[in-house]
Amino acid sequence: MEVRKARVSLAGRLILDDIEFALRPGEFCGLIGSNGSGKTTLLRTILGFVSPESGRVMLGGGKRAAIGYVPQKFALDPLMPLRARDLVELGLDGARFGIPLPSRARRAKVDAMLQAVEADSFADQRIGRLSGGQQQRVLIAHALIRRPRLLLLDEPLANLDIRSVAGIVALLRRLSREFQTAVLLSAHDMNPLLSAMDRIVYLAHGRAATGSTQAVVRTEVLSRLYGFRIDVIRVHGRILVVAADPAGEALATLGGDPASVVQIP
Ligand SMILES: Nc1ncnc2c1ncn2[C@@H]1O[C@H](COP(=O)(O)OP(=O)(O)OP(=O)(O)O)[C@@H](O)[C@H]1O
Repeated sequence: MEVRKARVSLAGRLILDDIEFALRPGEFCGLIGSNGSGKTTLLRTILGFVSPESGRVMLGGGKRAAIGYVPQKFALDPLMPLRARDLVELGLDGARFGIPLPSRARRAKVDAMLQAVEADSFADQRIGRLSGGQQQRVLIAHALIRRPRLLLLDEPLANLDIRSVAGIVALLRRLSREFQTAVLLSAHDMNPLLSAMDRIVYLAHGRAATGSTQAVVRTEVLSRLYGFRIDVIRVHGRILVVAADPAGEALATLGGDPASVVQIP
């Protein structure tokens, strides 16, 4: 997948400009940015729900059907009579028309996918009754069952406890390699992804800095991206991105919210 010089406006407002990066099969990429930085808009552009006003998104094989998508968290009603395995099976049908697979073959595919995401022990429970981490596993299985070449996930780690976060990141890291699926995962905190990311796309001010974490998450690079002085501080294996002068005028251009550029554990 390749995003080339994409420029995206919504309702006449420029949201993303000059975004450029590529993902190869099996690569794990973090799409990092504070709230409102345009992560969802970029994912929706890749999916084809939003058209860039200039630039383009190129997909290997040219097929949007080859993209798996886990949307931002939505509430699943505990009373909804849908089991985890039913949701995974629904992923089989996607854009497929014509004669469905025989039921035994469907069942085998669903079982294999549930196993791959380690969800077999709760496969027959209602989806709305599962924990956040378990639901994410099921949504990932739903998105991966047709073996897409690219998997997009919008803030899949939000509202999960630390152990579930680590489990989901490790799972996605493993599956991206096993299935040779490129993974693009959006998050406002890069820290849980540091050991997994091959590449980072860091969004701020509608622009992106991309490359390895080492190359991108540096004081000079992020200061240039934000347009004012940013300090990147590494402490206890974590990275904090801090506005050097939170009271500075430059922050007004970011929406005036110092918290939006400070990543606190
Ligand atoms: N349909 C729309 N029309 C106009 N502006 C929009 C629309 N959708 C989003 N925006 C604006 O675009 C900007 C980027 O939003 P987006 O949802 O892509 O950010 P995000 O990084 O995913 O943030 P969050 O983590 O809060 O969802 C925001 O300022 C938002 O208000």
